[in-house]
Amino acid sequence: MALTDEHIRDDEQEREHLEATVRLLRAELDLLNNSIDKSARTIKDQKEHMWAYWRDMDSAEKAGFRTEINMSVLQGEHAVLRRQRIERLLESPYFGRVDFRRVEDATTRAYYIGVHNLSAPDTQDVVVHDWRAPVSSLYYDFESGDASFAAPKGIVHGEITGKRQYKIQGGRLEYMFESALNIGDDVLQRELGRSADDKMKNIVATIQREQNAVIRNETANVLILQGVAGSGKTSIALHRVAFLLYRFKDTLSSDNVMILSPNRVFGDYIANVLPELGEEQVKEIHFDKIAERFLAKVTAYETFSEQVVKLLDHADEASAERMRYKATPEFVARLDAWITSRTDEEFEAADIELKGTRLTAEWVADMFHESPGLPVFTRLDRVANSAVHLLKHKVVDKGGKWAAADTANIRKQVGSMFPYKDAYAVYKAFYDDADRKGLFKPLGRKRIEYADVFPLIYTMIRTARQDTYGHIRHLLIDEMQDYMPVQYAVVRELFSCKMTILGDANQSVNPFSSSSLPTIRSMFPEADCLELCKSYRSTTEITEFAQKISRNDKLVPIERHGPPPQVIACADQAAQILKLINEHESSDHRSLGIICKTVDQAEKLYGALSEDGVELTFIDYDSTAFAGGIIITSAHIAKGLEFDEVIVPGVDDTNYATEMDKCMLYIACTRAMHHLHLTHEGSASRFLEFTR
Ligand SMILES: Nc1ncnc2c1ncn2[C@@H]1O[C@H](COP(=O)(O)OP(=O)(O)OP(=O)(O)O)[C@@H](O)[C@H]1O
Repeated sequence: MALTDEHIRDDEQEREHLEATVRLLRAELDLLNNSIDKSARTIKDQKEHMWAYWRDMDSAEKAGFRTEINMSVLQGEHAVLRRQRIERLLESPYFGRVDFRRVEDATTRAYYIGVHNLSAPDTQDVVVHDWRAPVSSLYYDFESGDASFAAPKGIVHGEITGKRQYKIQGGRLEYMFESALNIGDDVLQRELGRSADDKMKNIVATIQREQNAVIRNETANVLILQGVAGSGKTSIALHRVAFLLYRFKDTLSSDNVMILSPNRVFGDYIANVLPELGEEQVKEIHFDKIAERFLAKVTAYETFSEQVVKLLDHADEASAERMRYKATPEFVARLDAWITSRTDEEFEAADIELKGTRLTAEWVADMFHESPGLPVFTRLDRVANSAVHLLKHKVVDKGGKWAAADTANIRKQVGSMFPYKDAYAVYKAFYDDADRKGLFKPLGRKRIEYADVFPLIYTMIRTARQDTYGHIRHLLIDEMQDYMPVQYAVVRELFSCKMTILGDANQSVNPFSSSSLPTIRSMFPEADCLELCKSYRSTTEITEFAQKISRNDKLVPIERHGPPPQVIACADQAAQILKLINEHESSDHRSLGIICKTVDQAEKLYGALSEDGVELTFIDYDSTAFAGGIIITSAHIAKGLEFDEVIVPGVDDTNYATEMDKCMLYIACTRAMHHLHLTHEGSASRFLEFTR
């Protein structure tokens, strides 16, 4: 397109604006550097002074000095944080601009939008608006024409007269687009076409309208986000955390937010997003950690990954039946009712006697019934504590002695009023009922199946008071489909805070115990439910291929084209994979994921490829970090991750035959952004019939 004078003038103005903004940022950076140097000097001087006069100071003076030093440290830290933000802005001061004419006063202003706020030091005018500021929602929510945003003082109405997107790197304008339409199109296409990093990247410049609605939802106490593979669920949830930290900065800090994520590798993969958005990383927890906290001293247990491995090996019908039974909301209700009824029906108050003193059964019953809201073992503890207290006084008053054994004796007497000694016994007895016979089957001596881990933890919580995560005010739960209703019941007991729960019903790794969207909703009846249907990660060709393996009618693929996935029949699979690796290495792509069905298969292939001199990283369940380059792992572990190019080896019919195998195949294929290859030696899997 030929450039008109207006285009050239416009271009020049934009460059001047960028230069002016960069000058402002440099000046701010100088000020901050000076201020940080000054803080460091002040702290050093203060410390030297304090030590020089330490002996002469009284305690009030010492405390005063300490407070002063702490203040200086805080000021310094604040300036360091601000410097990080300015450095980030210097790299790319803004990515968007909206020209907005307010109805109120008919003035038109250009609002530049970036990752942080920047104000002019002399006028305090905002030069760059934080993407989370109210006015910035104009950029994400509207095309040109009538528009409005919710300012603190009320809704501001007006008209968008122009909208631009910029790609600025190293402080230099790389390209700029006029975008009357929603942020789609050119910049989004370029962003999606980029190579995958070893860390998830922020998508602040190209957040789509339906994604913005999820990020900026302030009202939901529980927000359930169902999103198809590659729809940006995880990215959006992290941007939502950044938004909430900004919006509620007076009451919410990164210490109050926690992510319940599937594994450590995934945690490492997403670790950069919040810092890139100028927020501190938030704490992470896994269900395995919760299990360890509760069960370490109670029983050995199978982990989730061990269960997946076992099922992939072969799913025996009896254990599948046990899993299915424990994977429904009705099971939680039954267990719950049973725990309550045990307390009501089986507690029998009796006299407590020791060294000629006595407390009557009536006293015991009154004491026990005084706190009906508490769990049974906590109530028994209270009875025992009060009994010890009273009887000890009586004995001592009569001139007798009280020993630790006497306390233990009383605890034993109180304990015997309830037929179960602990939560494990309560849980085990649940299966004595004729309807449930055979549904509890420990794996050898005191090692329970994974399907019993959270029911047992739930029983522990419902029968004895436990420490909760009271300081957490927002919990993010990823991969919601992999958790059973009883796990949600545990989460509800441990976290009484707002939640964002996200996942994809199509990507379950254990079909016997995964939760559908209606099931999760039934556990959180108060939740707002939002859905993301557009899939951004993969080319249209890859998405359509994956759709043929496991269809989701709601999925809308993004229009971005690349080579069609290849299903390669080969005589020597290892040689074929080596060939694909060589081609990858001479391409522009940076990351390659070799995704096998199981960890065992991945480990074997890793051994073979390493012997052939390929440099690659094997990731198993114990891995904690995600690396760039060539990765080899299993579909279960690769969940949530993405690669420029993916190879799925062993797509033979013998290897991918069950419903569970189909889930794994779907997950593996949807990890690919640009290229996908599948290899097999025997006849291809039944799930790939459509390719024949
Ligand atoms: N608005 C957007 N702009 C640019 N990239 C986007 C956008 N939305 C999503 N993406 C990209 O799509 C890919 C998938 O995002 P993400 O991993 O958050 O999706 P997901 O729904 O959690 O995926 P899955 O469930 O398949 O693991 C990422 O590369 C992300 O950067």
